[in-house]
Amino acid sequence: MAATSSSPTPESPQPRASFVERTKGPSGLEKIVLREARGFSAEVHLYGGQVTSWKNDHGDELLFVSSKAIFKPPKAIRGGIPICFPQFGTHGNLEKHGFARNRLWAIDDNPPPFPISTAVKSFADLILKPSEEDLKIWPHSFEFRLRVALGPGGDLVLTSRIRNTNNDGRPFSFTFAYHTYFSVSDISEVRIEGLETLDYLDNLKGKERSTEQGDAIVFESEVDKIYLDAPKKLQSLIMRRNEHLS
Ligand SMILES: O=P(O)(O)OC[C@H]1O[C@@H](O)[C@H](O)[C@@H](O)[C@@H]1O
Repeated sequence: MAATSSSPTPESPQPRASFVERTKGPSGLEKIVLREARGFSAEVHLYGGQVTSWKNDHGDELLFVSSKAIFKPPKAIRGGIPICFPQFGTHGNLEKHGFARNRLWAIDDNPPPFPISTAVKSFADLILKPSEEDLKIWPHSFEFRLRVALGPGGDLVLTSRIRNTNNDGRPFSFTFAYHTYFSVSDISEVRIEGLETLDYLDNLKGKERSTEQGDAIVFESEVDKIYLDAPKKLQSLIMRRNEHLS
């Protein structure tokens, strides 16, 4: 874990150990707990490189993890922030959402220099490299470095750095997502602004393409849509307890 073993540099200050704890979660899977002085916390499992908890300073859980989630390889953990890589959804020949979410990531003890605010003391660096078996199903060598950082104000920042390590320099393409499950106290109060004029593929209608017609997106029944050319930032994502996510 960078947090306990790397040398401090101007780009990468040495966090105090109390901000970062390595422990075990359900079924004995290893996880890293990040804490901040004001009471914010987050947890990231090595399995999947998956954030499975993010709590505010009142101890409220901001992410949803299903009570039926299976914390046992080779099943992906249903909830938190699964990482879809090297394929998002079924947009390719690999298993749905790729294989990164059901691989055991390692702690990256020596991540390359990273621009980071000196105020951020609580972070973990993970790395995923393909196994021989992975290379048979996706013949591209890579290093996927993930930093999960919890800021002093409770903000959670995930940074992914993906490097092509193919010996011959052959390029590859991939699709990727942080497939975040937010915890919502009342779905009827959720409102998303910034997608209302976009085209989308409707997974409930065999990926039929349509254009969003309404105002803000609200949820009255099951919704499973992939928005095309979505903006990098939504205008707002309004939830009851989680309003600070807007
Ligand atoms: O069920 P999975 O494999 O964890 O995927 C979660 C969801 O991923 C979304 O991308 C799909 O559109 C949904 O249909 C799916 O339910």
